[in-house]
Amino acid sequence: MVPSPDSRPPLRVAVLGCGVVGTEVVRLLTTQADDLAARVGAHLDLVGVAVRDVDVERDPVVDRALLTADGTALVEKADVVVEVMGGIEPARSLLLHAIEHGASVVTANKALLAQHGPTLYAAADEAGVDLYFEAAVAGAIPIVRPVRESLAGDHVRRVLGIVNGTTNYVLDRMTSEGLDLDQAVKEAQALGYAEADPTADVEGYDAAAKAAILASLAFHTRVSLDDVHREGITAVTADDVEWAARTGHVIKLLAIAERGEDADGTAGVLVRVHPALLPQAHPLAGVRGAFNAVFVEAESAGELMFYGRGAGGVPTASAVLGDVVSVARHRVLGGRGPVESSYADLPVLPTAVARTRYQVRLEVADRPGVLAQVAAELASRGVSIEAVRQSPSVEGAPARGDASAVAHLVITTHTAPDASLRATVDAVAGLDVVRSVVSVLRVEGI
Ligand SMILES: NC(=O)c1ccc[n+]([C@@H]2O[C@H](COP(=O)([O-])OP(=O)(O)OC[C@H]3O[C@@H](n4cnc5c(N)ncnc54)[C@H](O)[C@@H]3O)[C@@H](O)[C@H]2O)c1
Ligand SMILES: N[C@@H](CCO)C(=O)O
Ligand code: NA
Repeated sequence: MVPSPDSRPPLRVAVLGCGVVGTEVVRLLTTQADDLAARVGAHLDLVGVAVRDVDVERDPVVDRALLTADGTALVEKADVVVEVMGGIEPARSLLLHAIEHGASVVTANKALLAQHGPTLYAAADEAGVDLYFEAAVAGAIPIVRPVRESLAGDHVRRVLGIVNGTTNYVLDRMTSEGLDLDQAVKEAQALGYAEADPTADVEGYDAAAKAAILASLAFHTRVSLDDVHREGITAVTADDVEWAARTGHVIKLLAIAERGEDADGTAGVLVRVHPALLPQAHPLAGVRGAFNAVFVEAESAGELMFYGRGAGGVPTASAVLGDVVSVARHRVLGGRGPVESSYADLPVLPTAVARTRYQVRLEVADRPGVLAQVAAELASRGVSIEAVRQSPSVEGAPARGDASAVAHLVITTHTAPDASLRATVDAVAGLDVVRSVVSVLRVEGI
C-alpha cells in the first residue's frame, strides 16, 4: 500500500524554466496535487520556479511568489528538480548541482542528454539519485521507459522512428496539399509547431539527439549526437513528394538505430536521421500531422509500435509528471530507477556500411541503349535493380526521336551498402547520357 501522504514530510519540487512545457508542469503539479500525493505517498510541494525574468507576464497558474532568477539556490532546497529550460548551459550545471545536493532529476532536454548524458548518469550514480527523461524522446509517448525497462530482457534489433513533429507536419502538408517546403514550414510556424528559427527541426538536429538517446538505451552503448549521421528535410522538393506517391511511397524524416556490421564482420550500431521513402503500407506511413511514432523490432517481442503526441506543452508535461511520480515514489518507498547501461560498448559504425535501398531519379537522353548503360554501372558495383520506370519526356523538352530528347528515369534498387549505392550514383551522374541526377532518396521500412 502507498503510505498516506500525511504520514511523512512533503517532497520539495523545483522547476527550472517556465515556458511551453514548464507552465504545463506547474499546472499539473498544482491542479493534480491530491492525486499525485496519493500516488506517491507524500505531498509534492512546489518550492520554486526558476526563470530568466521574474517580472514577465505569465499564466496565472504560476504563483509569482514562487518565481526566482536564482536557479542555483533553488535546486539546493529541492528533493526533485525538473529541468525544462532547454539548452546546454546553465541546464547542465544546474542539474549537476542539484544531483550533488542529493536531488533526483527529471529532464525533457534531449540536446543535453545526447551530449552530456554520461556525465549526468555518473553524477546521479555517485549521489545515489534518479535521472529520468521520458519527455526528451517523442514527448508524451512512453518510449524511454519501454526501451529502458520493459525491453530490458530482450534483444532490440532496430528502432525506426518519426520523432520530430514539426518535420512530420511539414512533409505531411507537402504530401496532402502539394505545398512546397517553404510554404509548409511557414504554416508550421503559424501553428506554433516550428520555432521562428526552425533549424533544429528541419535540419534534423532535434531528431538526431533523440536517435542518440534511443540508440544508447536500445543497444546498451554510449551514442552521442556527434555519432549520428544527420540529413534534414531542406532538400526535399514537392516533386520528390509527388514521385514518392506515384511509386507507392511517402516521404518521412526517419530516425533509424540498428545493429549492423562493417566489411570485416565487426558488429556495431548504426544511427542515422534522414528523409526516406516508406512504402504506403508501412505502419509509420500513416503517422500524419505533428504526431510521432516509434517502431521497435526486438528478437523476442517482435514488432512494437508506440504512437502519440511527440510535442506540445500539455502532452510533454504528462511525460514529465510520470517521471516526477516515479522518482518521488523512490524517495518514499526506497529503491532507485535504472542507471546507465553501456556494458555492450559496441562501436558506432559509419553510415557507409548501412544496408539500405535507393530510389534515384535521373534525366537521361531519350534514345536506345541508355538504360543498358545506366544498368551496367549498377551491375558493376553489385547493386541490383528492383524497378525502373520511365516517364514521358519532361514538359517542353524535344519530342522522342529528337537527338536532344530527354526522359525521366526512376530506378529503385535492392538492398546494398550505402557506400556502394553512393558510388553508383556518382558513376551514373558521370555518364554522357545522363543530363542530371534529379534526386536520390533512401527507401526504408522493408
Ligand atoms: N515544447 C515541446 O513540445 C517539447 C517537447 C519535448 C521536449 N521539450 C523540451 O523541453 C524543454 C523546454 O522546452 P519548451 O518548449 O518549454 O521551451 P521554452 O523556450 O518555451 O521554455 C524554456 C523556458 O526556460 C527559460 N529559461 C531558459 N534559460 C533559462 C535560465 N538560464 N534561467 C531560467 N530560465 C531559463 C526560458 O526563458 C523559457 O521560458 C527543452 O529542452 C525542449 O527540448 C519540449
Ligand atoms: N520541436 C520538436 C518538439 C520537441 O522535441 C518537434 O517538432 O517534434
Ligand atoms: Na516520451
